Amino acid sequence: MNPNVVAVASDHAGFALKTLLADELRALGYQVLDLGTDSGESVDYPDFGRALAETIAAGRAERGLVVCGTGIGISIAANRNPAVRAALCHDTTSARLCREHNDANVLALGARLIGDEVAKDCLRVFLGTAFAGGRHQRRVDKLGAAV
Ligand SMILES: O=C(CO)[C@H](O)[C@H](O)[C@H](O)COP(=O)(O)O
Repeated sequence: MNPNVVAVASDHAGFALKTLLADELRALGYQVLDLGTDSGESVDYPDFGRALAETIAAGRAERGLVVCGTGIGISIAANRNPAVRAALCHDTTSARLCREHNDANVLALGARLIGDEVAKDCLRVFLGTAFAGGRHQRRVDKLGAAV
């Protein structure tokens, strides 16, 4: 799996922020796999959360970003796939801790709730923080077993 590839997906409410963050990812040197949506025309977030999750499960990207209006619906959709640990974040502390403690592999953001600069900071922190392991590994393993 190429750790340099980040898959991104959104519904219409997240389209503008996803586009901004995809540009930010490219500027940071990441390869972006954009799974849509491709405009502000109304679509359904479960379709895009599922597509992102299937991309992670298939190993086409190690990490992902999902965006809808609140980040709630699309993170619920992505988390239905056991390969995904999607974390809805509104601040950089959550973005750091979801990596250190939960080994989150998908960042979820709510475009109608978060400012562009905070969103960019969350993304940078999410991608730049390693899983702490140790006691957290046991708990993450239990997440994988709890189906
Ligand atoms: O899934 C959501 C809420 O959990 C997202 O915020 C959606 O983007 C939102 O529901 C879309 O709403 P709209 O009125 O159809 O634009």
